[in-house]
Amino acid sequence: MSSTVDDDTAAAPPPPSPAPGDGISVRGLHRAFGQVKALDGVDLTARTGAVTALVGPNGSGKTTLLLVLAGLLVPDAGSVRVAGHDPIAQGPAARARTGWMPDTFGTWDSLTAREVLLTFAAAYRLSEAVARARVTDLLATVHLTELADRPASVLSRGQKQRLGLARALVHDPAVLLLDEPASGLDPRSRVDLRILLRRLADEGRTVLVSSHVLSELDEMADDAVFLSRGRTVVPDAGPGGGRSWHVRALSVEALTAWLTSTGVAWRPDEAPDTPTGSGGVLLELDGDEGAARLIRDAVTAGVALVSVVPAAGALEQAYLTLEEDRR
Ligand SMILES: Nc1ncnc2c1ncn2[C@@H]1O[C@H](COP(=O)(O)OP(=O)(O)OP(=O)(O)O)[C@@H](O)[C@H]1O
Repeated sequence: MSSTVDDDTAAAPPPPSPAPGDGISVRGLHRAFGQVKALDGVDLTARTGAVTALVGPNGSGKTTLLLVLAGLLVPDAGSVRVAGHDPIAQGPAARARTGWMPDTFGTWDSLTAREVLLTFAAAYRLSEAVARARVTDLLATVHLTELADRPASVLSRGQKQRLGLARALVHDPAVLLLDEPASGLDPRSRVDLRILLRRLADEGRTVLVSSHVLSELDEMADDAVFLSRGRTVVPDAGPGGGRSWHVRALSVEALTAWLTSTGVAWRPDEAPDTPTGSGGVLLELDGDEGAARLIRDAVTAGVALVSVVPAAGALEQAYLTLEEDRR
């Protein structure tokens, strides 16, 4: 994903792609609210052209971090660069390149959805013609065309979220900061969101997205940053660096006897039994290759396996190691 600053030529189309260094870089970030150290040493890099998941339990500092990145909260200490700019010292330049979507988007209910977006476009100094075309496009992108000229007060929570996403995109930013963007969205809208964020990243934008819907983040994120008690942490990867898998066999006794005889550590699977009545265990396996090895060896040993499936997505597994740190 490397490129050079002076790649531009006269013939090149106008850039959706930001210049190098335009991602997000945070070092040693601290922010306290009274005695509460909301951010207590955050280091983070979010690459251009990638979707980075911001993951952490309630109260771990995600929203505080996003507010600092959006230039809406002054940190106590540390260095922050968003799209190459300090969001506080170079506020206007940073904000011009940053799209911010809060977890709840408050609208002016007397304005229509279109007018809300046009108001933000004017604040970003887009010309009226450019703004009108862009707003029409964005309303279509977030599937609000039919409601575009109705008062924003008639929008449902999920529709307001989608309007908030369009608002974040109105000035074609290089960096997107999205706080729980999927909350309140119906399943179809969640899929649309995932596809849209993927496209925005593929166009060369930096996308940082916090969410508790880890299965979705798993599918869309290229990188993940974990926060726990205001610090960036590297979650436990499980014994041996593997992840947990549900392994079921026709006879759980035969399965556990074989695993024990071969020295493989297993633990009882608390998940409810399958309708077939087959039983199972939880194992740490080294990815798909580890699973393939296990299946091959079990077949060779005559143990009748029924299924071998990951216990959860990689992000969910990592998140669960942080859960005890919830505050
Ligand atoms: N304005 C504030 N005044 C006092 N304390 C605050 C304020 N904002 C956040 N905090 C505290 O800072 C910590 C981090 O809060 P933050 O909202 O950043 O967490 P979060 O990871 O976004 O949580 P959630 O997943 O629940 O949205 C919490 O302990 C919270 O109570």
